[in-house]
Amino acid sequence: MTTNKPVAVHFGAGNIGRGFIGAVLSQADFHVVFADVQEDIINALNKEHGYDIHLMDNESRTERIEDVRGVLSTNLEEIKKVAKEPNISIITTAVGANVLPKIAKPIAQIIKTRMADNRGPINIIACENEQHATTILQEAVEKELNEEEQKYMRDNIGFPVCTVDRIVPPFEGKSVLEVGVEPFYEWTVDVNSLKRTDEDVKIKGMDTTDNLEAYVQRKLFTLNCGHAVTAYLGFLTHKSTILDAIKTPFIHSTVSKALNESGAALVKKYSVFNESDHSKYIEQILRRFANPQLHDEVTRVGREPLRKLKQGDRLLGPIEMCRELDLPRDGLLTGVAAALLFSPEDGDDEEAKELQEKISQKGLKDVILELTGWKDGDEDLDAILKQHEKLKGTSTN
Ligand SMILES: NC(=O)C1=CN([C@@H]2O[C@H](COP(=O)(O)OP(=O)(O)OC[C@H]3O[C@@H](n4cnc5c(N)ncnc54)[C@H](O)[C@@H]3O)[C@@H](O)[C@H]2O)C=CC1
Ligand SMILES: O=P(O)(O)OC[C@H]1O[C@](O)(CO)[C@@H](O)[C@@H]1O
Repeated sequence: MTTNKPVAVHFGAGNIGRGFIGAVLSQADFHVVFADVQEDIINALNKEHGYDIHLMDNESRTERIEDVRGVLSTNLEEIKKVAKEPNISIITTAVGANVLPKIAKPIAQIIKTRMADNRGPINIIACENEQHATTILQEAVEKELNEEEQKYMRDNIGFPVCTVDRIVPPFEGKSVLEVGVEPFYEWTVDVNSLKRTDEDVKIKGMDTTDNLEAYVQRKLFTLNCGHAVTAYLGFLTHKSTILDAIKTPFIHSTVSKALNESGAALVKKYSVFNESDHSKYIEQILRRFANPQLHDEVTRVGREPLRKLKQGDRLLGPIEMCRELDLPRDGLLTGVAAALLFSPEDGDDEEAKELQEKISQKGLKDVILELTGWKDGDEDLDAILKQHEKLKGTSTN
């Protein structure tokens, strides 16, 4: 099936895929091909060719996304057929940062086919909560190509890093494709590494910046940081949703404190931000967490704590920045202490299990030293240990 419209191939037809990136591209008049591993989703996309998005705020509204189809990302023959579409100009992903290496093969297949067909430039953008997600994907794809293909890739494929912000929790609708989203969204892409394409359209809903690192860190160290601290403190105090957690005064004040600490560091580090605008940005985020229409489980937002406790990610990233700039960080350190106590009972979260196993085998202090790279005796290590002890008491109350 070919179309005269520009074509976007989007890997991951999950919450962000259908509720944000695929939807923005469709509304910007792209024909969107979703590639996923879930057959029921792919079959539904190929049957319905559209789906409803519910905007979750005080007055509920519905938008219809049209002109979409699906393909199994594991079926390389079908991927090859998609790659032959003449009007592809963008490939995006929202599969989860840990899954990126798994989609390197089908993406490499698209690049090989385009090279064989002598096609021009396109852009590939990984839309994940990870600072350098597109670069991780680029390196994984490169490994699937020979030297000649790698040269074609360097000349013709742009790999811009981006940041994506929209809260899209799982949603129970009439069809498996329906999705419930908050009205807010922000998608910002590094203009310096975008390639000019044949379909050189400005995509409505996709902003560009030449200061991407600042925006990636602003989002990860504010929205994701605050969300994670809310989730971990909510978990410890037996709250099931982010809404219930953020309504709790001690959680609201701790999250607010952590965000003001990361904010002070961001404003000091990047001249594009200023104190007054950043305060408004924090207030807006706290209001988004308190959206009464969103049913967002603390276990979803806290999922995969080891990824969230990586250096440079939403908790240790702002702490490192505060350390470098000699700024207070007590709220952020409390967030880390709470993350180290995250152990959902259903046992579905492999990383949460691994974290707790590590702590019981190696001891809490050594796990913190391993995660942070700090030396024994570090003042922040002591602060985390103290907070951990205190919070452990909270969780048993
Ligand atoms: N849900 C949210 O509010 C937000 C999520 N994000 C990020 O977006 C990414 C996706 O998150 P969600 O949409 O929430 O997750 P999700 O679990 O709803 O969607 C992920 C999708 O990827 C698919 N997938 C898994 N392996 C695949 C493969 N090999 N090939 C193709 N598709 C594959 C899954 O079947 C699923 O449909 C994550 O990196 C997340 O951190 C970013 C901003 C907001
Ligand atoms: O998707 P992750 O990285 O596991 O973290 C959950 C976070 O991502 C979001 O889904 C969207 O930014 C937030 O709801 C939350 O901060």
